[in-house]
Amino acid sequence: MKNVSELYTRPSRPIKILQFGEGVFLRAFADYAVDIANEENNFNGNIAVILPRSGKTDRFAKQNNIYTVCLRGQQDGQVYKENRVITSIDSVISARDEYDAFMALAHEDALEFVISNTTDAGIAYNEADQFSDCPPSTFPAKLTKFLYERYTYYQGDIQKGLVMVPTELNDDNGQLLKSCVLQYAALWNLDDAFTAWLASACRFVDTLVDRIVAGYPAGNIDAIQEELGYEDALLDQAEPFSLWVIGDPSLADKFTIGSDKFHVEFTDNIQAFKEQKVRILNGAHTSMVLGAYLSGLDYVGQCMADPVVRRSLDQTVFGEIVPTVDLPREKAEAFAKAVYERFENPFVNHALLAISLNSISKWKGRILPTFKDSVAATGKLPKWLTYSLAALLAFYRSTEEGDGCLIGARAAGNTYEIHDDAEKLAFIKENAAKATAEYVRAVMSRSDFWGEDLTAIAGFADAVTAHIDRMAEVGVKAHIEELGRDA
Ligand SMILES: NC(=O)c1ccc[n+]([C@@H]2O[C@H](COP(=O)([O-])OP(=O)(O)OC[C@H]3O[C@@H](n4cnc5c(N)ncnc54)[C@H](O)[C@@H]3O)[C@@H](O)[C@H]2O)c1
Ligand SMILES: O=P(O)(O)OC[C@@H](O)[C@@H](O)[C@H](O)[C@H](O)CO
Repeated sequence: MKNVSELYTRPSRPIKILQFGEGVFLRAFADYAVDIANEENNFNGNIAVILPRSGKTDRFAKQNNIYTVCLRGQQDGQVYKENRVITSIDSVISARDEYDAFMALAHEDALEFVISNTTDAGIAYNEADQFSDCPPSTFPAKLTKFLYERYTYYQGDIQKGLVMVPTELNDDNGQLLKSCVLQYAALWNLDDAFTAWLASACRFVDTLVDRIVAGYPAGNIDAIQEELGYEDALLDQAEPFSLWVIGDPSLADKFTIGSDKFHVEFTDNIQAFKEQKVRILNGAHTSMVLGAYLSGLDYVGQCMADPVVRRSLDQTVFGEIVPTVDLPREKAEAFAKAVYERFENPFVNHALLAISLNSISKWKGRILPTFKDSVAATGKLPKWLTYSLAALLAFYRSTEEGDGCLIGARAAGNTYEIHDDAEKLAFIKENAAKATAEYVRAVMSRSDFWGEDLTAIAGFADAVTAHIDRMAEVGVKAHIEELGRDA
């Protein structure tokens, strides 16, 4: 069978977008949108992708940066299938191994936008980063060096500023990225004229993204390749639903990437979209997947079909999350029901382990605000959201180290990888063998993990400890079952 790159060619276009991150999400979301815009909206711009961390570019080079996005799901009651070969990625460059090529992109005349997705942990500031590092460690530090190179090369030309359009799910992602860049500019004593150029020539826009991307369909790749008639090692599977909310209406004329196939909303009220999506959709994921995985399930679709896990999700979403969302109840419930249909998508297997990546920052960003609103409104700990932290701490509890991760073990018999920031995993490992109450208190009291000391919330640490003990005693599934019964 031929490779996709033997059947399709990549048109040459000016590089208009620099993209930090080569992950499955950006490739099935932003790059898919740009590809359509090139075809339908005369966007006329290609993308240069930067690997923000270690990693190899070979798998992209082997395919001339060409790959397929396969959308599968239900739309308007019908089965929807779309295969799009993406030919808009000009180059894939490792910031670490090809630093000079990365910096040379700052001289590209047509460059206008910087897109990123480096996970919720990626927009970070590390004061150990030096200007002389090539490259410095974090994504914002790399971006600062890139912007400085462009500012210097074009001698502060106001026309050569860039628009930063980050897609990480952090609150106010654009403003967060801007504050990190300004911190680096101050740390490195970069000239005031550069900071003035950042303010006048560049823009940092807040955005919110929504599309479930499962990535490479390892389980049924043979059938898909058979259907397509070619091989594709970069194939990326996702749902048809798409929404990119961009918090700057004035960008609509410049960033022309919306179409019937890809929905873009320019607004100056991003918060309403954000709270609903992050609390309900991402909150449902983060509260459900770790316990469901420990109870023996592997995919979101299986959770939806399992009566015990499904009941727990119903009670979590409709009983504890929806009441905290600042929207009329019917609207929030309608959104939650639509999310359920997306979770039930029979064509896309969304792996629980894929969602488990960096769960500590996810729990902090996607559950803790809901948890606190619920405590404030009801005067008691919400049962399921409390349990969700216990499930997280049980899932993470391991003293065994793997390659850049910890290794957990499931009652079902297999081991699994636990991925999070290295310092968080090191702390977990150090404390995992302690008695449950001690382990729980040690982790929950780390304000730098959660933004506050969670043991200061009355009764919370004891309740989490009790959940973990009960899971160990009767099994995770039986514990979810009994919790659901005494609703
Ligand atoms: N997959 C989805 O359904 C989906 C949907 C919406 C949003 N997202 C967002 O996309 C992010 C990435 O998800 P994905 O599915 O593409 O995963 P992925 O593992 O395929 O890609 C992760 C990307 O983030 C980079 N990265 C990870 N940690 C980093 C760090 N500390 N600093 C810099 N770069 C870092 C990796 O190099 C890689 O480019 C998620 O955190 C989420 O915010 C994903
Ligand atoms: O992508 P992550 O790892 O940040 O979070 C996992 C999921 O909750 C997330 O990918 C959702 O599927 C997505 O946010 C839907 O738009």
